[in-house]
Amino acid sequence: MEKTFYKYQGTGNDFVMIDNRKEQFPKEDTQLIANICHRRFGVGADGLILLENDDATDFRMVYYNADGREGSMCGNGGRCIVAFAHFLEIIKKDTVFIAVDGLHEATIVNDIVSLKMTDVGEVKEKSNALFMDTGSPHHVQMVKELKSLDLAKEGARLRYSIYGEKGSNINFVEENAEGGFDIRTYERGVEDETLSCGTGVTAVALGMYHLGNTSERTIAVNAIGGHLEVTFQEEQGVFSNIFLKGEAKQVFKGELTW
Ligand SMILES: N[C@H](CCC[C@H](N)C(=O)O)C(=O)O
Repeated sequence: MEKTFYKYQGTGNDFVMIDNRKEQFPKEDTQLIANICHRRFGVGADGLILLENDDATDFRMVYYNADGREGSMCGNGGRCIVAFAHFLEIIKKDTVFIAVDGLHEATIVNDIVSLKMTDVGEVKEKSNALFMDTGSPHHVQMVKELKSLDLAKEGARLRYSIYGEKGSNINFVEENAEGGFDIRTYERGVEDETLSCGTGVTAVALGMYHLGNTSERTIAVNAIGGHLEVTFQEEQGVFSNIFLKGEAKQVFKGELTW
């Protein structure tokens, strides 16, 4: 069985990455994945990602949340797996790969990965928030004093009270002095705040444009763990050619000993 793992981080969203092209990883073992992701009992990560072969594209991304269950699309994980595929010499500068929400194009130059996200056809307006699916479900809510928000508490409350068992990722956003947006995200499946969430950053950028809080189609979003940029086109409420761009880095290599 493949026991070598790599650790990647994309703006502070961290992942255990495993080359599973030989398909030896015991995917059905939810507890094992949760243990690997546990920050005290395991390696520690927001999620675990398997890189697998795919007949039609360069590779397949299989993403598990830190609770061990397969997640929906992960934007930062998608950027990190592109860096991993580049490291493994599966790809050069450009790639197309398959993930749970479909095909993704991406480009990597010097640890900066630009990842094409799935089109977003609908932004739902709630009483004081927006909801949309950018590959993963996201609640987007404007707040004042983002820094002092008790995110673990507020995020968990909304995640369960509005969205029930299936849940949603919860983003809080505040405009900053530079004309960009600051974001903090509570992630479903991690059930806590993470330092960055790529599909959440994407949702915030589209949401701010939708609300008329910016007329730019290149939007800078600052997560706690770093800076990301989202570019897109919009026509009659449909967002396409959405790209999420930022750093994705390998931080270490190790060996699992289960
Ligand atoms: N961290 C991820 C989001 C993971 C989504 C996951 N928490 C779920 O709802 O299944 C990102 O960068 O987009």
